[in-house]
Amino acid sequence: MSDCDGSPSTSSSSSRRFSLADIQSATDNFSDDLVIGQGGFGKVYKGSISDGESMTVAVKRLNPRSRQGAREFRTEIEMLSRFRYPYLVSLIGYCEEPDEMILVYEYMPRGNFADHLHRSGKNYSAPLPWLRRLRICIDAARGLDYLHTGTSIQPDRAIHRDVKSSNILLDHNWDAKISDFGLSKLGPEDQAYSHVSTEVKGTFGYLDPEYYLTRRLTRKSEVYAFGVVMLEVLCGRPAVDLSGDEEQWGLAGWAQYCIGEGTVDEIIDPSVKEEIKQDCLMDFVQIAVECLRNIPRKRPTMAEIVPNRMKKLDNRPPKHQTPSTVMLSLAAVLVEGSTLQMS
Ligand SMILES: Nc1ncnc2c1ncn2[C@@H]1O[C@H](COP(=O)(O)OP(=O)(O)OP(=O)(O)O)[C@@H](O)[C@H]1O
Repeated sequence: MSDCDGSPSTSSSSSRRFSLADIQSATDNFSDDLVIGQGGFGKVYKGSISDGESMTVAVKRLNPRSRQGAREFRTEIEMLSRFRYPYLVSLIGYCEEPDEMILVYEYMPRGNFADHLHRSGKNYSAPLPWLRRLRICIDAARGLDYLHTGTSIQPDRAIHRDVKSSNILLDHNWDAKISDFGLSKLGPEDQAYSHVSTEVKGTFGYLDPEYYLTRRLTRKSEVYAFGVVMLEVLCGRPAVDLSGDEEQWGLAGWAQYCIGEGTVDEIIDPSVKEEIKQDCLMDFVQIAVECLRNIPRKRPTMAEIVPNRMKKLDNRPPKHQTPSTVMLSLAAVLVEGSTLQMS
């Protein structure tokens, strides 16, 4: 498990192997009443395991007949056993039997960020205030920075490959963690420019156009996806929305066009518009636009975004000291720029 003040563990033995009977007992034999989510590879259940004391968990049951699902199952175990950090969801264990592939995670009671931004799902109750949105962005940015940069103790680096608001989960205190590492890849070594050539994976609306065209995957593709999440936060709209006018289908293209035309005021989510100070808005939009630049090299790294840029946005100390103390800077920008006072 992650240790907020110590070093993230890299031991794969820290994930427990469960029997199918354990999981059946934890989920009331996969009761439909306990379903809390549905992903591309199966249902997610709320469950309860006991290891001395009882613990609430999320149980993802993958379709065993899917070859892609089997690959994602192994990648998820490998990555989450290696990368343990307060801003990444923790893997508690797994169950592997001839016809079962099941992952057991820490339970994130407020569900995914997308549902709160786009007013859907059981966890949604009211529009999220601006400062809360900013803090969630910063937590997610910290998680990505750790993944991209590693630490002196945990030097491995990785690319998540499916950054999106529905892969940012929220705990009881609204602290955010990145989830869903089934597509992620280790490496490349160099933070900014190295690439791996790969089959294009990810989710429409978040895909870096350059990666889509060239299949050269760098961390800058992830920075692009993070920029799309920032636009979702600002506009309260999904990355792809086919229900409206054609020019608004893709959020990244539409929002950038409006920003370029100087009509950013018209695209802000009305439920937070009054809460955003002008300085904060300018900083936030500037970071998003830089993340979305066409040329990957011109985009900042996550390490540059978090410490230097978002500092003003949130003055909470990080839960873990990352190699880039830079992170602290990103946080300061936001608090100054927000009118909201939150504990
Ligand atoms: N650890 C967790 N705690 C609480 N809810 C979770 C947890 N993991 C997943 N969920 C819920 O289940 C939903 C589905 O998760 P899952 O990772 O399977 O799919 P997804 O990322 O939404 O879809 P896909 O894998 O197809 O991209 C999430 O959006 C979230 O609402």
